This record gives sequence, structure tokens and C-alpha cells, in this order.
Amino acid sequence: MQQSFDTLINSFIENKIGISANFLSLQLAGDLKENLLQLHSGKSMLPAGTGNQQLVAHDKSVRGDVIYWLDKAHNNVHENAFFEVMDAFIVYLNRSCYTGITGYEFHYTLYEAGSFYKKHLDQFRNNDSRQYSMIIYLNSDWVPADGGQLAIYPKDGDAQQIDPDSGKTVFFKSSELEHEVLLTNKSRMSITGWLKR
Ligand SMILES: O=C(O)CCC(=O)C(=O)O
Ligand SMILES: [Fe+2]
Repeated sequence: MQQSFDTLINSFIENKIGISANFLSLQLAGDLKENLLQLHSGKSMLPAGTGNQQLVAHDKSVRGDVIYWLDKAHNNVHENAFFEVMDAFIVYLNRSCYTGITGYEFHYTLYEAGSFYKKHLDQFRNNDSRQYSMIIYLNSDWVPADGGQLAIYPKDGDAQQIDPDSGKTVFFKSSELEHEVLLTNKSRMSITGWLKR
């Protein structure tokens, strides 16, 4: 695990966008994807809002994904395996970068064909607890023509487009980088979350 943590952290330090191709094993990514699909067929995935609890709005012209929050209380073996990786990552990140992260929140995310998430920043205007954004992709056999790339727009650099390949993880500062999910031509699955202070 340490090697994929280093890959993520070092690429983040070098160019503000951390990318690790296999942060999760393909096995765990596959198990989480199965979980997500079950939740979706059980109608547990619900439209995501924009803004936080007080200011939540469901606007499909801004974002079209459906979500389901992960929770240790679910006692789901795959969710717990995911939390184990995250707990280890946070210990490692705090030790190596003095980040002072004390918590996190993650949800499963599904963008069905035809949906997107317009350009935005992840940190809420009225709450700065979200320090780092992390997205872990769960899609096998993705090709560029499938769309659904994560496009990131650094203030002082070139835009970057990232394919949502299974096991791949992206990590960046929530207050700094504007980004969007480009229109996807097929179902696009992920776990999205924030490390908090
Ligand atoms: O799924 C992605 O690539 C990004 C999702 C995102 O920007 C968000 O949920 O805030
Ligand atoms: Fe975002």
C-alpha cells in the first residue's frame, strides 16, 4: 500500500493533482462496484445536491449523479475494507505531510449516460472543513470515447483530463482546483470523498 500512497502524495506535491493508478486493488474496486450496483438496483442511490445541508439544491443542469454515503455502521465487508485503506492513508498523509486531517466522508457515485457535473470548487463557501478531495474510480474497460473524464483547471497551468479507470485515485486540495465531470456516454461509477479538519 505504501507505494501507491507515495505515488499519490508525490504527484500531488509535484503538480497539485495527485494520481495513483492502483490505489485500490482491482479486487476491492470490483467488490465496491458490485456493492454500488446492488444499491442502485435497490433504489438506495439518490440525486446529489449542491451546497451543504443548509443550502442543498438538486439541479440537474449542474450535476446529474446519484449518491449513497458509506458508513462504518453499515458493517459491510467491502465498505470496511475501503475504510481500512483510507484510515491507513490518513495516518500516512498526516505523518509525511503534517496535514492534520481528523476525519473524512465518502459516498458512492453513479453518473448515468448523459450526465455530468459542471465546473465547481469542492469547498463550501460557508464551511472550510473539506481540505482534500479524493475520487476513486470503479470502471473497467473505459475508453476516451466513453467521455466522463474528470477535467481539472489549475489557475496557473494547463487543463488536464483524467479517464475514470478502475482503481485509479485522484487527490487535490478542495479549496484550490476548479474541476468538472464531462458528459459521460455510459454509466460511470466512483467513490467520492473529502478529508476534513
Ligand atoms: O467524479 C469525479 O471525477 C469528480 C466528482 C466531483 O467533482 C464531485 O463530486 O465534487
Ligand atoms: Fe468536485
